[in-house]
Amino acid sequence: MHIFIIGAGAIGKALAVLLQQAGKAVTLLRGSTNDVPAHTQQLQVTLADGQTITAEIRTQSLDHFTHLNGLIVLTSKSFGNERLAHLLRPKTGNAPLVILQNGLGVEQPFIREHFTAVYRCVLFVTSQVENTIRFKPVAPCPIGHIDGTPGLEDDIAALLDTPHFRFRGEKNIQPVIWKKAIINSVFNSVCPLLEVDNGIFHRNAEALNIARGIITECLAVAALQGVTLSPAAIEENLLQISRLSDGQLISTLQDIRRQRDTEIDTLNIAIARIAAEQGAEALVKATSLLGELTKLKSLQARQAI
Ligand SMILES: NC(=O)C1=CN([C@@H]2O[C@H](COP(=O)(O)OP(=O)(O)OC[C@H]3O[C@@H](n4cnc5c(N)ncnc54)[C@H](OP(=O)(O)O)[C@@H]3O)[C@@H](O)[C@H]2O)C=CC1
Ligand SMILES: CC(C)(CO)C(=O)C(=O)O
Repeated sequence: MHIFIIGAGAIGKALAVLLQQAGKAVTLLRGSTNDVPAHTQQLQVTLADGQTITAEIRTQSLDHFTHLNGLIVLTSKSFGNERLAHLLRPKTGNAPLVILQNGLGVEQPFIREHFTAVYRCVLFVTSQVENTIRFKPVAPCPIGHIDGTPGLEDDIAALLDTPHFRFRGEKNIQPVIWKKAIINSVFNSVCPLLEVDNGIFHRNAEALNIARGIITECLAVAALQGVTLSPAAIEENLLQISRLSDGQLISTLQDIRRQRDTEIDTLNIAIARIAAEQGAEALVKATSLLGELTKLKSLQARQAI
């Protein structure tokens, strides 16, 4: 099955290179811009051990296609989802869609547009575009069913799985989505506000204490949604990511520095919204404040305030 990756960023490029190296048929599609003619770009992924993998990746903008027959993999930033769902729906037919993005509720635009099979993947990797694409896996990335045709998670995971970018089917994806959203609510607010790299939580006890406070708040909201998670497991995963991505900057900080929109609306702000809908806004005061400050910092960088 052909794999169409939409979103030629840090994750999309790394995935395209590693899939092609494993002999899979891949096209990288630009979704946020039109009129990019079909061309081949040489991309290089550098792994943690210094090994580099180079591949010639076929790239084109989405508007050149009337029909996408294959697996659709979304690796764009989630704030473009509303527009992309609308643009993609007439082109995708019954093709399954798997969303490789952080955040809560990012699948909603695709459910509203009645995509035939909607799956989500929770990313436990880090990837950063410099001269080369610096890619580090943390753990195999679970893929689970969200809406439409069920039971495809193992097939999708097998199609995407390669030795360096691992995927696995997951029957119960919601707790994993919440776990990662809570971890991101820590990284994507604290690191940009302190202007510091992801390693801060394993290096600094006070920063870890702030993380613990956010985890406790967010877990209370998850519990209201029927999702029960262990605070110790989340803290352990947060520290594992912090150690493995020491020196790397979280996407929200990179986005702020590049004067781009951020995904904070689907993290702290989404959790605060869910709490408010349950009349429980008092549970998430710190999470909400950190989210609002991050949003203001992003607006300030773009000189919008
Ligand atoms: N990088 C990482 O280490 C990790 C990233 N993630 C998540 O993976 C997803 C992809 O992240 P990443 O690859 O880092 O993102 P990038 O910032 O590298 O951008 C990915 C793509 O998003 C699209 N995009 C960017 N700005 C806009 C905009 N204003 N409007 C519409 N589309 C836009 C572009 O797509 P196009 O090429 O189609 O024009 C771009 O290539 C995100 O949800 C992120 O949170 C999760 C874990 C780790
Ligand atoms: C928390 C982290 C680093 C884990 O992969 C991430 O999700 C990101 O860079 O956006």
